[in-house]
Amino acid sequence: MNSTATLNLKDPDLLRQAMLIDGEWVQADSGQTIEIRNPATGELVARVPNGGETETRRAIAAAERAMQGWRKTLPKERAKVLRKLYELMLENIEDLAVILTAEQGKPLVESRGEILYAASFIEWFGEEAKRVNGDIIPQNVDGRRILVQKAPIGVFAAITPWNFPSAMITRKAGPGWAVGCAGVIKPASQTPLSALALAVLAERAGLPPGVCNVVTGSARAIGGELTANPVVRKLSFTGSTEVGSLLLAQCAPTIKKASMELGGNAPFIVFDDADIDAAVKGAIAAKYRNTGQACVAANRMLVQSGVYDQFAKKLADAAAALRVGNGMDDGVVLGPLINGDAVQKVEEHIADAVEKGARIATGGKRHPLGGSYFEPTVLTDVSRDALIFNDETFGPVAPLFRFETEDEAIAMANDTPFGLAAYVYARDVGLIFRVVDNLEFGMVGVNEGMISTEVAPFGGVKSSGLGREGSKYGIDDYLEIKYVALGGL
Ligand SMILES: NC(=O)C1=CN([C@@H]2O[C@H](COP(=O)(O)OP(=O)(O)OC[C@H]3O[C@@H](n4cnc5c(N)ncnc54)[C@H](O)[C@@H]3O)[C@@H](O)[C@H]2O)C=CC1
Ligand SMILES: O=C(O)[C@H](O)CS(=O)(=O)O
Repeated sequence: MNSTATLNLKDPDLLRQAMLIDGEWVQADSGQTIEIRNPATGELVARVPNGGETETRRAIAAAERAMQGWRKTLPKERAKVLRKLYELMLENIEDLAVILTAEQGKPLVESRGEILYAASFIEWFGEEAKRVNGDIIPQNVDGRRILVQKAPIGVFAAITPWNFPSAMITRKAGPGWAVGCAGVIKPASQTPLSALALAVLAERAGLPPGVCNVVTGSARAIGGELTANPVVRKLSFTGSTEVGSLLLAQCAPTIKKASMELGGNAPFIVFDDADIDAAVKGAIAAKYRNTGQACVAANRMLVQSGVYDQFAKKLADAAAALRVGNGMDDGVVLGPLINGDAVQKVEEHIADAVEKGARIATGGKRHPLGGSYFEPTVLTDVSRDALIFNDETFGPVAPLFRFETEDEAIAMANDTPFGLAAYVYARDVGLIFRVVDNLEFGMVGVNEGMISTEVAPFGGVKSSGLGREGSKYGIDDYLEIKYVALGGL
């Protein structure tokens, strides 16, 4: 077998080629492995175990055992462990970023940003651990006290995508561990190494064996056990709506609490009174971050006719200036797409839009570097009948659609089954609030192109999902309420 590429790590022990189950680093029962290759070069980075149902069952049992002790730990003790994990993530940020870029392809500067973002959820929920307060409710009967207690929901399962392979894990495991839950993490098959490196640091931080388990391998087999096993009381999934819907159905027989962070189709609306330079800057951030591979990525640019030509020209010039290359190289802004299928979907969207009358203002084809690199692309005069209006491109393509009136913009923006993120650039306060109030989305950026943060509730409506992650709201999904009617006093 090919040798693995040597990553330049200060601490090579962070690159783990094993699963973590019950505090032991193990191989798959079958001995089989999965190759992890760098999307920029195709080089073999690592091999991880091709685990399945039996390993997952052991991991769930380990989490159940570990939780008996972890849930009884004082909140401030759990907070100390999470604080230590946060500090270890920052101390090892360079190695964690190199591992992330090697398996996912995003530029190192974005990987560092993702590690900071991932660590912020550990910091945030370590603090929230100490504030899981209950209630005492005025009694309805003399001599009775009404108490409301909150307790950890039980063993959680986290199934995460390849596009943010570190932050999507801590956004789920952070609140779970904070309230005293133990869990089983199934990272995306393409990007397991960031999860395994996090698990190494979680051990070092003092998370007891069995509280953090990471199982790699067959998504269907692992997911099948995670959703069917009655010991698992909470499933948190981030990924496509198609898979999310399947997992929800698989959870139904055991009535699991489920949070779903699913697909998006974000409108990026630019009104005539917008600051156009700010709108272009925001569009570049909202569209091309992670080479467009983000569920909150702007997928449709809706531009009012008065500023359409000016915005189109400035956006095309700014997009054309984005440097494409290997994420390990300084100055690179756009890394490769995750694989060939992703490139094919981008090409299909562009070809279909052009066939229906769109013009290519910049880009439009595979980058000369070859592989899964693609040129930053801006399309103008795109028809609402184009595939790209309805489907999430998940690539570096900005399609511009023209509108005349405020009502038309709102109707176009809402004309999608999805409702995750939306963006509005305007200066008239009355217009801004009328549009925000009428947008059917879970999150709205106003004159902001980057809105994801640990302090705010992240999540969508309609086919974009269920529940919220991060913020003071994100911890509720890992808690159960117990009402106590205390009589005989
Ligand atoms: N709402 C959000 O925050 C996010 C949504 N997404 C969405 O996910 C898609 C791209 O990410 P992908 O990883 O390709 O999504 P995906 O849905 O194919 O995979 C997500 C995770 O589910 C696992 N999975 C796939 N099939 C499964 C099955 N049958 N049983 C159990 N697990 C299974 C994968 O291994 C991965 O770990 C896009 O649609 C994007 O919009 C991605 C990231 C964030
Ligand atoms: O958008 C996504 O795919 C993830 O949720 C990443 S982020 O927007 O939370 O940074």
